[in-house]
Amino acid sequence: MTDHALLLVNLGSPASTAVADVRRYLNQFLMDPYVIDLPWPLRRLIVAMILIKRPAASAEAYHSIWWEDGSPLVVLSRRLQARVAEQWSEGPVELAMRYGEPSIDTALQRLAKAGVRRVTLAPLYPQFADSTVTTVVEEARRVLHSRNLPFEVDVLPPFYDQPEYLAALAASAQPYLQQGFDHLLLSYHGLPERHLHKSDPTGSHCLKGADCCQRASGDVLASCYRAQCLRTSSGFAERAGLSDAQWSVSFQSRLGRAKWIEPYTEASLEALAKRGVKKLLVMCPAFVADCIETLEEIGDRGREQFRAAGGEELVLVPCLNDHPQWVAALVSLCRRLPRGL
Ligand SMILES: C=CC1=C(C)c2cc3[nH]c(cc4nc(cc5[nH]c(cc1n2)c(C)c5CCC(=O)O)C(CCC(=O)O)=C4C)c(C)c3C=C
Ligand SMILES: [Fe+2]
Ligand SMILES: [Fe+2]
Repeated sequence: MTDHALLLVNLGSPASTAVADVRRYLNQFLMDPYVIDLPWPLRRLIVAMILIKRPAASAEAYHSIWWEDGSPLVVLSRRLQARVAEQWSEGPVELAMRYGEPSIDTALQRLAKAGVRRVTLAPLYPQFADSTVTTVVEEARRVLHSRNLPFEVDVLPPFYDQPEYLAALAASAQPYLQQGFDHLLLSYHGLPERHLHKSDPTGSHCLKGADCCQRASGDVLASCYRAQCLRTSSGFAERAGLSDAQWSVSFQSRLGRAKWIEPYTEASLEALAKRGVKKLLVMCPAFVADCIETLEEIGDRGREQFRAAGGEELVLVPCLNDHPQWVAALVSLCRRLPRGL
C-alpha cells in the first residue's frame, strides 16, 4: 500500500526575521480564536495592541536564533519529515505549519495531486491544547470541506504518556543527565488558566485544588493540558531513574495580563538558584523541535535570569528534533494510535 500519506503539522514560524514578516505571522497566529479565545472585536483590539511593539522585539529574538537555512523550528521539522519518510513505507510524508508556510491547505492539495486515498494527520504536540491540537484538526477539517478533498482522514491523538515517546525523551536526555546536575527543570509552554477551564468537560476539575491535575483521569485527563504535562514529567522521570527531589515542572512563555498556569518558569529559575542549585538542566517537552521558545527564551534569557539569581550553569537539553528513537517512536505511534477525524 503506497496511498496512505502522513501529514506532520507543527506550529510554524515567520517567513524571515524582518519585522513585517514577524508581524504578519503574529497576526495570523494570535487572531486564531483557539489561541486568543475572545470574541472577534475584542480579539482584534487586543492583537492590534500586541502588534504595536511585539513584532520588533520578537524579530530581534528570532534574529538571535535564526539559522542560515531558516527558522530552527521549520528546519528541524523538515529534518524530522525526511527521517520519518525513510521509515513510512505506506505513502508520502508531507509537512505543514499551522501558521505561515507550508500551510495545511498547500500540503493537503499536494497529497490530493499525488493520488493518496488516506491521510494520517499528526499534530506534533505531545500534550493536548485547543491552541495547538484542536486548531490543527479544525483547519484540516475546513480545508477538506472547502476543497472537497476525497481522503479518509485519521488523527494522531496527544501522546504525552505513550511508552515509545517517553522512552525517546529519556534516551535523548541521557547524555545530559550523565554529565551530572543539581536539578532538572521540565519547562512546558504555558496556557491561560481560562483555556483549561474551557476544555474541562466536567466543570469541576482544574485548578480548584493544589493536586487536581495530578489526580486527573478519564475525560478530564484527556482534555487537561496541565495534567498531561505532569504525566509526561513523571513518566519521563521514572524512565530516567530520577528521584522526586531531582526534578520539577514549570510553565513558560506567558503573554498578556491574564493568569496563566503555574508555576511560572521565570519564578522557578530564580527560586532554584536562590535555593543553591548551581548546575541546572532544562528540558522543554511541550516542543518536539527546538524553536524560539527553547533557544531564546530558555537558552538565552532563562540562562541570564538563572545566573543573575546566583546559579552558575544552565544547560538546555535539546528537543527530540530528529533523534533516531523519536523518529521510530513517531512512526510507530502513527501506525498504532490514530482515530477517525
Ligand atoms: C495566547 C498566546 C499563546 C498561546 C495560548 C500559546 C500556546 C502554545 N504555543 C505552543 C508552541 C509554540 N509557541 C511558539 C511561539 C509563540 N507562542 C505565542 C503565544 C501563545 N502560544 C507567541 C506570541 C509566540 C511567538 C514568539 C514570540 O513572539 O514570543 C512556538 C515557537 C515558534 C517559532 O517560530 O519558533 C511554539 C513551538 C504550545 C505548545 C502552546 C500550548 C500548549
Ligand atoms: Fe506559543
Ligand atoms: Fe487540570
